[in-house]
Amino acid sequence: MSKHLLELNELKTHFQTERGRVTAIDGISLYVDTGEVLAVVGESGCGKSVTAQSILRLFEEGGITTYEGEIAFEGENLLDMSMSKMRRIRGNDISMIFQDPLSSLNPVYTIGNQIVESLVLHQKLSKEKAYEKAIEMLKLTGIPAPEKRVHEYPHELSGGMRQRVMIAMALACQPKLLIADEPTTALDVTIQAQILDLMIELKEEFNMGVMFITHDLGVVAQYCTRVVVMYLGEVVEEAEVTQLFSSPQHPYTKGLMKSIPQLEGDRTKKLHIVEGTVPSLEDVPVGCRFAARCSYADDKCLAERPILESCATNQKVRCWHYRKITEKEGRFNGATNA
Ligand SMILES: Nc1ncnc2c1ncn2[C@@H]1O[C@H](COP(=O)(O)OP(=O)(O)OP(=O)(O)O)[C@@H](O)[C@H]1O
Repeated sequence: MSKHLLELNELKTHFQTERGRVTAIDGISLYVDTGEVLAVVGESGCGKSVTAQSILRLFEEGGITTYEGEIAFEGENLLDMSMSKMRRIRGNDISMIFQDPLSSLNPVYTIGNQIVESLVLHQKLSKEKAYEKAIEMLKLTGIPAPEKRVHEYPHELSGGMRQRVMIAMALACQPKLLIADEPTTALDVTIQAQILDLMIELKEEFNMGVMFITHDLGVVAQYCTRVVVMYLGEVVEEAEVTQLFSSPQHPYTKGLMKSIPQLEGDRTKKLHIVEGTVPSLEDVPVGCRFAARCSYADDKCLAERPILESCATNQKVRCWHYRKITEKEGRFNGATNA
């Protein structure tokens, strides 16, 4: 039995499309422990959201979407669970917050009603008790005058307040795992920091595990414990956050790190960019998926898919030549203006 709160083992998610079957998630293994914040990073389209939604089995199943592998939550494989049991897990044991709260909140119900509905459904509270709890949750997420706000509709709130409501809803049933899919991307920077601080504070209070999907490596450095780097449906590197920033091993991770703006050094030089784009799911390379964008790629990289191997304690990398590359490039010095 898994000792982790959540453990994905070789998870695959296939979609049947008009142009045939594509594999958006191709053998992902990762874990989240209680009390930690796992960051999942990678460029747009690499499969972060599909991973998150697969955990909750949010895709329509039967022919259109098929899963393989294992999603162990507290040791039970969610892929073997009946849909009715899965519905009880969603919102109750595992909650999710999305980027755009407006598309997740129902515009015709007050925010109070929406939190109450989830509490009545999952926690079997009476309506009266659920209202009290809804107000308590809104207060906990820093919403001023919660007794008044509880009667308001989503469009009456600012973006930051709506995201606080989403957090209140997500945490009302005290889940063990929170999946946050770019929860602050749509907010301005000061509000982003408030929401992230709030999430971390509540993680401590409720003793949850958090899976945090983000593009923002600054956020990873500040708020996360471990990190998984994804590229075209697979994990290319996994490490503790401090390791990833001091000693990234995969050429893709190194590229991401170098593209973080630095205040020191010559600021007139151009910022590093990872040249090229992520290949399409209909055209997945047989060998290393990053090879077309990697200056170190050779025939082996084009022909054979690298395995995810351990390169240090708590660090794994999927690259045939990581040792050679790191030796050649020397110690990583953070973002350069290369
Ligand atoms: N229902 C679906 N049917 C077919 N393909 C899909 C479906 N949902 C997602 N995909 C494809 O799966 C791949 C991964 O998408 P995903 O949304 O997980 O990327 P992401 O890393 O979250 O990107 P972003 O940061 O832009 O949200 C993309 O190529 C996307 O087009």
